Amino acid sequence: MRKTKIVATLGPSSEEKVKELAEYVDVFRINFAHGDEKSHKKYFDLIMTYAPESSILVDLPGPKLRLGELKEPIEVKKGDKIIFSQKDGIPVDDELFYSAVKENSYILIADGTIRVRVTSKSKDKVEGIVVEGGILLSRKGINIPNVSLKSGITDNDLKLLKRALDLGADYIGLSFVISEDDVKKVKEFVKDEAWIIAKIEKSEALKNLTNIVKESDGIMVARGDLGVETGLENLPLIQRRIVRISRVFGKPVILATQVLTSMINSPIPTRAEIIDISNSIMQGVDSIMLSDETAIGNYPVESVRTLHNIISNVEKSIKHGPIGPLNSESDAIALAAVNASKISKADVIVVYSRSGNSILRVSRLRPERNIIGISPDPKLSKKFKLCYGVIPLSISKKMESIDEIIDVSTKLMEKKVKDLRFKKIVIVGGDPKQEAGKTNFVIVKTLEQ
Ligand SMILES: Nc1ncnc2c1ncn2[C@@H]1O[C@H](COP(=O)(O)OP(=O)(O)O)[C@@H](O)[C@H]1O
Ligand SMILES: C=C(OP(=O)(O)O)C(=O)O
Repeated sequence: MRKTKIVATLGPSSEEKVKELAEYVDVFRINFAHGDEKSHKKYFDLIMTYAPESSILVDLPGPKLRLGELKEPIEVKKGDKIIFSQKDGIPVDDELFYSAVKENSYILIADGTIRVRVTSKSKDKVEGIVVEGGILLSRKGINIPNVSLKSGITDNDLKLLKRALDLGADYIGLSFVISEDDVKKVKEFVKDEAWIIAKIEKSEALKNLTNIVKESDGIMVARGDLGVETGLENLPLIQRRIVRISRVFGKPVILATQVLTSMINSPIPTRAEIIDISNSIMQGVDSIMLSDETAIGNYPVESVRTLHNIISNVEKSIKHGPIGPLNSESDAIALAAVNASKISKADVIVVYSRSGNSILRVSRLRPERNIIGISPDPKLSKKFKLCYGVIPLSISKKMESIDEIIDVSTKLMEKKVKDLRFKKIVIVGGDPKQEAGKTNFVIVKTLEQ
């Protein structure tokens, strides 16, 4: 079974296709920078109805400047004169925009694909000339190079965060995180209800990367804004560093943005896209995310199917080495489980975990076998949809002893799991009689057929 997971953004072009997408999608993403209370609820209902096994990532907008609502898309061409104004132009409803731009500064729209040079400005109007054209859509993002955003979570984010938790989000994507404090503040509010995914898209975040990774439950390589912020030519090495540090700390890492951009308008991807995806898989990302491709593209189902096919094919031939440091007894047992699964030719690694730590610890080693992640907490169980190789399975009863874990796991694996049948399994986990979070037993079992 495919081990690198697929995240797909739900939007106007996919809202009617959740059932078809669900065949390939592990995690649906709803970007709360768009839509309203009614459409957010509608998207949750659609996912819960047509893709009940998927989990849901809600992205909070953060302090990003964006265009306002446009009645219809506006095409702008190189050399066109353009006016930004709430009253009589392209709307931008943020004072920072009007105060921050200067004559001759550049305004970048939609992750820098559209560029405007400013020719004049006043306190509520900015005029410019289009340098790089494109199609303006409602609420597309705006970057102004060298202008810092306010940092941290905004009042609007807090309102949207509450809505996301009420609706049952499994993960919260935090935009424009700068330091671990941004994550801590939101954690106080979210508690254990959802995992916090820090989106790395600011240069400042790269300076505090290790601390952000330690504090977060997961990381997103948000290549859109990150590319504008750091310079596109720096992205390859920055991506590699973010993925490596996330893996070192065993935090799931999502690769995002311009993954299959050509498939917004074409049913076939480019060679370069296929190779970029393959390289990311080889770096060991947990998940790959589609944005415009599924939200507003013309081929949402083809895009997820293409991503599924590329991943499935590449995974046949690559082997990941474990990543260090491996310096605890828990790491030793997790590695023993992975080695045992290889040497004994077991079909699968079954991990029982109360806190989830053992599941993350085994997933971090990127074993060749799939991991059946068993947890007695259904809400926690869903979160592992994002993690490399993990097939989450929730059980209703907390295990009391290692013997009970072995017995229950064996019985569960003697039946079919997601159409898979197993002959031999490795069982690994933590002793329920000791504190949660440790990995301290491993056993190989041959199953009765
Ligand atoms: N919930 C939604 N409602 C309407 N349009 C959406 C929604 N989510 C995404 N989109 C559209 O899909 C595009 C790509 O989605 P995404 O990458 O999440 O957004 P952005 O890059 O604007 O932060 C958005 O710019 C927007 O045009
Ligand atoms: C994922 C990104 O953020 P957004 O939510 O703006 O799509 C990005 O910038 O790459």
